[in-house]
Amino acid sequence: MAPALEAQVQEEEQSLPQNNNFYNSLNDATHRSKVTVIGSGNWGSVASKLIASNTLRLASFHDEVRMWVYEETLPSGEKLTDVINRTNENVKYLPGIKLGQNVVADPDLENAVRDSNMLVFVTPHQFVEGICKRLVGKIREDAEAISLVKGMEVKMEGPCMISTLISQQLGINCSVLMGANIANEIAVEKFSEATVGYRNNREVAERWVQLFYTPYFIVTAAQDVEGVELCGTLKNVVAIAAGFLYCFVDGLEMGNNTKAAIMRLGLREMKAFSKLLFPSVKDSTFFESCGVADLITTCLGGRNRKVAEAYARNGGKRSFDELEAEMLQGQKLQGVSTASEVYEVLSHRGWLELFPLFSTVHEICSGLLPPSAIVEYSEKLPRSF
Ligand SMILES: NC(=O)C1=CN([C@@H]2O[C@H](COP(=O)(O)OP(=O)(O)OC[C@H]3O[C@@H](n4cnc5c(N)ncnc54)[C@H](O)[C@@H]3O)[C@@H](O)[C@H]2O)C=CC1
Ligand SMILES: O=C(CO)COP(=O)(O)O
Repeated sequence: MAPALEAQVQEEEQSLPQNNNFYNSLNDATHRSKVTVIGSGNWGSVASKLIASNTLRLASFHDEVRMWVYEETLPSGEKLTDVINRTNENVKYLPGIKLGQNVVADPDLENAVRDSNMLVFVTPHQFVEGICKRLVGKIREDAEAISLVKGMEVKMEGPCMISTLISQQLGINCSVLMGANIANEIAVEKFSEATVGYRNNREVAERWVQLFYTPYFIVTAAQDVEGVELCGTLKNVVAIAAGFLYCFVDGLEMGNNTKAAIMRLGLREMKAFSKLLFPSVKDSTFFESCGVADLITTCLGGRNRKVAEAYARNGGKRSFDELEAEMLQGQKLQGVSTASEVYEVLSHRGWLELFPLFSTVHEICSGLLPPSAIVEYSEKLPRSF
């Protein structure tokens, strides 16, 4: 690690809370926290690795980390869970990376959460509600949750953030962790930052920071659950726009400045949408890792951007589902469904004209407009903004 970053890490480690009552009670072995990770995809596996390195190191956590696996049979005929437990690797979603011997894969959801008081949700967002329904009455009453899930649901009553869904369904508090976190980079311990968004209990936020923080994964807390979660959710829509645009950039005398323009305009819509939905969202949140940094990394190297670029390259003739299956092999995109969910909110509230980028993305994804419409959108930029 670069010396400047190393110094920053040391400084931040020293500033981590050490001596409050919350920690004192947890340092008693009888109050050790037990952690379950609900999800074992690409990021779920990396999150388990990060957590497992800390539960071994810190006395206030049980060493073992349970990782719930949505069971599947591999081409070899073996169950994914068995292979993870035998090799200590998630050979399908994170091949080549050891998770830590204290990670135990478990295909039984109820068993995986038994006795745990720290629940880490990290599945594609479309599966969270079904998982929560199965967990009702099965978790500890004093459990705390954190969501690493980027996405939202739209209900009859309006938009519902995933952390709210978890809180409402399970009757527990739910924080969030979002950031510029391309999982494969963190898996090989490349330096990254993340933001924990919390509602009002700073001690709980610090506990989550402690669980995830490593010298190569710097976590800071922000008291703005909705702001942090909306950043992580909405940047996926901008990444789809970036993918469409990048497909045309080279042939059309557009360059890096054009790529940057789409990110800037996306950020503006992210901020405007977040504040319209939740006036409490703070400006400062957009400058945390969960904001501008996640937007940049996803537009540069994320799955949403890559698949959207392929969609545009194929002139919209191959569906997102087909490209997702071919390019991601079981991993899931969140941006296309999030664009649709955002569009539903915009139409319902009469806000479509306020969000031309978000609207155009959904109209392209749903086949109402060709991918080249993103270029026309970009050419109108000087007049629109
Ligand atoms: N991969 C990444 O770099 C990052 C992902 N995220 C977010 O984390 C969340 C989870 O993403 P990943 O761990 O990457 O997952 P992934 O994209 O690798 O998704 C595949 C996972 O979904 C599971 N699955 C498939 N069908 C299922 C079902 N019916 N019920 C439950 N699970 C099912 C699979 O078993 C697998 O574990 C997403 O919201 C994503 O946006 C956030 C930061 C980084
Ligand atoms: O959320 C991410 C990085 O923080 C990953 O984005 P993708 O799902 O587009 O790969």
